[in-house]
Amino acid sequence: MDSLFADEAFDRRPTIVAPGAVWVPGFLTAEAQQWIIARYADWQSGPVPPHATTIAGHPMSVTTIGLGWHWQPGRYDRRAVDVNDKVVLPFPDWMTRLGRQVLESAVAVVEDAQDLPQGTAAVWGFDPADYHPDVALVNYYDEHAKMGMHQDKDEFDPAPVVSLSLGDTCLFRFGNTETRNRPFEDLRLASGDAFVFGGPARFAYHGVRSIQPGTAPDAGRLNHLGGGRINITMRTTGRD
Ligand SMILES: O=C(O)CCC(=O)C(=O)O
Ligand SMILES: [Fe+2]
Repeated sequence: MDSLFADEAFDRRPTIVAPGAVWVPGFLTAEAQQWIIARYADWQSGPVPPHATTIAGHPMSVTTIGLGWHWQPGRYDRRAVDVNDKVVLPFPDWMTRLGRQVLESAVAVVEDAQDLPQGTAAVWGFDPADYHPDVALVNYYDEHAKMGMHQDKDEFDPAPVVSLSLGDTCLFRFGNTETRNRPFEDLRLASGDAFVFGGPARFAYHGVRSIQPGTAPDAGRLNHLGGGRINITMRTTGRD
């Protein structure tokens, strides 16, 4: 029973996980979660299907859809050159607005923090009005999928990454910019949670340790996929 109580008591207040990294639990309403999950069903039907990206000769356990750009390690292309050579879907305007709203929430969290000087959010590059993401990597995790510790470093523009989670909860690890190892923080990203990493955390190692099957709330259940988790990360490639 102890562990059950510990789970229930798990702290889900907005948290500065590391300098530059802000977790905003419950950012998306139930309606917004359902609406974005329905958009995922649209994206799945193409032109480029969800695919497992190959890294160092091995397929990832997640499948990915790129909006705006198609990602492979070390490169972004407009066409899915390693899948079917089709041009990817555009980056949606609504996602830019959503990304800005997440940044506004993150700025408020930083401004509320007692131990941080005024202007910290700006120093971290959290500038909602000037946020222009041009790619979203939309990952689907089945109950067995994971993502090893890595840096998001294929973008030339240091703007923050905004991450949104839908579906089942995952155990997420957010570390440091130097190594894949300690110090790191483990947290549970649940359906509707937002997470921002920019400034001093922009190139921190991070990964997904596990998916917790059957943990999605009703509004976040990925029924048409038989469960699992979707993660969307918006980035600014700095490419043209
Ligand atoms: O699924 C997540 O929460 C993280 C995804 C991620 O790190 C990535 O797509 O680079
Ligand atoms: Fe990442």
